[in-house]
Amino acid sequence: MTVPPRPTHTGGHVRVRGVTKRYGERVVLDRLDLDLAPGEVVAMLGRSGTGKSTLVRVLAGLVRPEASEQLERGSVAVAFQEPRLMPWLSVWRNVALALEGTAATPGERRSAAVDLLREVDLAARADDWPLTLSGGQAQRVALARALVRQPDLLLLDEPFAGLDALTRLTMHALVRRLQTHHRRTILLVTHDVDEAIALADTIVVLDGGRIVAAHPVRPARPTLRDELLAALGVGPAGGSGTPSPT
Ligand SMILES: Nc1ncnc2c1ncn2[C@@H]1O[C@H](COP(=O)(O)OP(=O)(O)OP(=O)(O)O)[C@@H](O)[C@H]1O
Repeated sequence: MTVPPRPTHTGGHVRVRGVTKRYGERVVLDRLDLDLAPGEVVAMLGRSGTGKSTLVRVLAGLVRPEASEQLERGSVAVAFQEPRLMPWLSVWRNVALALEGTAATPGERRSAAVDLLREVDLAARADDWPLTLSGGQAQRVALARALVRQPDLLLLDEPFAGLDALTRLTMHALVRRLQTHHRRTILLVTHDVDEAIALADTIVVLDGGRIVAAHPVRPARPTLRDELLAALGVGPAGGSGTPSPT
């Protein structure tokens, strides 16, 4: 039986049971179960092609699974690897666009957008065009746009993968800061084990269409990184910490 994602307010609780998604003969998600508690940050690791983006698309309502026993996740916003800003709209209008269809007046939309831009340190760029922004700045606008509607669930699909290492660290600090203020439930897809450890409360590993491991990040354990690398089949021998996509 397939149950479409419920748009009801769940208070940030996410409950996924028995989700199956196939592309042709290929079973990408195989009766997958996943839970996120309100305000929890869950990072999802998994080798390339294991279905992480497919799960994000299912949770976002962009892809319909063949089967699901339960799929409860309230309102959703997504930020992808590419910021996907509208080049013909100013920065603040890009953020305000997420408020289309809400009861907010044009004035309220503008002020909510500028408030969020202030939080990502881009209030001074509110009237600029997206094409004048750096990659990191554009991704900060995408984060502001994702947060402006205060979604129950924020899906981040490798949002920092295209950024240089220093900008990525700045983005991690920003996400932590935003999270102390907004306290959303977040599912973060990443290839970067260190990013997962830096940002998540819980790290899950997707393999064979299912969640095969769930590691709490706290209390901190020196062995966690090696455990994750082993779960990804990379081996605990150190290395870059980031399994190369195959
Ligand atoms: N629209 C589609 N049509 C057919 N096959 C698809 C489609 N989207 C994804 N797939 C297949 O589903 C599998 C999972 O893809 P998905 O993008 O979810 O993996 P991923 O874990 O996010 O990979 P990566 O880490 O490389 O981004 C892959 O084998 C992919 O080829």
